Amino acid sequence: MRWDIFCHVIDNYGDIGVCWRLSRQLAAEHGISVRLWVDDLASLQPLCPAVDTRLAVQHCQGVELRKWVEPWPDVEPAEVVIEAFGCELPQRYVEAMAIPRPCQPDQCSEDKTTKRVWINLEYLSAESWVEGCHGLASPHPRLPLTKYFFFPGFSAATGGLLREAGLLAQRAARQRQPATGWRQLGLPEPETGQTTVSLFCYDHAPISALLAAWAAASMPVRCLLPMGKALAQAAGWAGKTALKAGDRVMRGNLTLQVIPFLTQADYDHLLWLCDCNFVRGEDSFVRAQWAARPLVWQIYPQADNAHQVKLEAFLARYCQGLSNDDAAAVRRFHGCWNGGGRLLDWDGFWWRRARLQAHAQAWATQLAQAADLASNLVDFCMNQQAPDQSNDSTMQGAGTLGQTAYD
Ligand SMILES: Cc1cn([C@H]2C[C@H](O)[C@@H](COP(=O)(O)OP(=O)(O)O[C@H]3O[C@@H](C)[C@H](O)[C@@H](O)[C@H]3O)O2)c(=O)[nH]c1=O
Repeated sequence: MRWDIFCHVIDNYGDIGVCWRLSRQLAAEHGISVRLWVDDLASLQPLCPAVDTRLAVQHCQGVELRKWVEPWPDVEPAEVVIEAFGCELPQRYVEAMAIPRPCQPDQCSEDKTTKRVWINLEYLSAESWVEGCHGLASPHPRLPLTKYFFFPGFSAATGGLLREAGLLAQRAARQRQPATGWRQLGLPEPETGQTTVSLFCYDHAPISALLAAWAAASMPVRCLLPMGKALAQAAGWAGKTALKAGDRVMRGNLTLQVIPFLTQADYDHLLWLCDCNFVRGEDSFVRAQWAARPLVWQIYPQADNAHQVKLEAFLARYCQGLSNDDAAAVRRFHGCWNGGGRLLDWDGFWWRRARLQAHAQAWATQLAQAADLASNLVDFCMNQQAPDQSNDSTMQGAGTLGQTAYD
């Protein structure tokens, strides 16, 4: 089985972060031959330093990496085509997708051709409307093609979350042996009584206010800050012109340690080891949930404050099971961190750490009851390809979106 995944990098690392993780998992766990087409290989390199940005074709961790170039070359489309986050596929590729493929013995339909499956992998949202839209079909206005909308999400009625097989067991093992983990990351173990936090955020976050709150905290805090845009504000707060990996700043009860940008795997390990993780966007946000440690999410900002609704939808799910008081503290802290304008009350948040920790653990366990996104995606695509299913029958349950998706 061959799949093509297309990734147009809008900004930052989330688009490629999700595509790269999904590609690797499909190859490693589902035996799929994946070609990942990326229009900006440089954005992948920090996550996977083995990537050579000069190469048009290369193989990395079981995935065939391709530069998405224009003009688009002649390429035989794969059986399954994923456009990530609504990126527009090359027109010539779409035309080629419409040409019937000779069938495999087990996939033959009556006309001796098999269908290509075209998926638009959407952004993650905890909002309830996602359940109604997951799996919707949209027929192409001109070509004999149908595009399906696949929504990641937090309930069984959605496409689920990316989670590799054995992830929770690996995490639990590492958390039982933290000393080994810290050594492998090249970082010292925390001192007794010190809270270690990782801080990955956008540069518009109130970073100075957070660092000041930690400096004035009642208990020592070690903040591990990976190289990135947040450094400028942190340097300004520390009274320095710049900060680089390896730099350490001590103020009051805060030790601020700048660390390199880690590979995706090492970043996971960091999240598993920290007591609390500040994460952003989509992929680090999901990984922090699998880390089963308290998290603070900075949501990716959208026009008209649409992100506030998404943030609220997540908090409504996440806070279930917390006491009213703890839930209010979690909401307050997220509100401030996401531009709510009030003071960041770290002590008021963190004295609850034992309960927040137990909750994070229970949340991860609960989420892991659902099937993971890659498995759901494989099942979905196999169903669309099954010879006894016409488009009509597959669309009955899901409904159609009409042709607006191509506008
Ligand atoms: C800090 C760090 C992150 N990472 C990885 C983890 C993730 O795969 C990736 C970061 O991606 P995210 O957490 O999603 O945050 P992000 O903000 O980088 O990404 C995005 O957010 C989306 C919602 C937007 O739509 C995207 O356009 C994009 O902005 O970087 C490392 O591999 N090493 C590191 O040291």
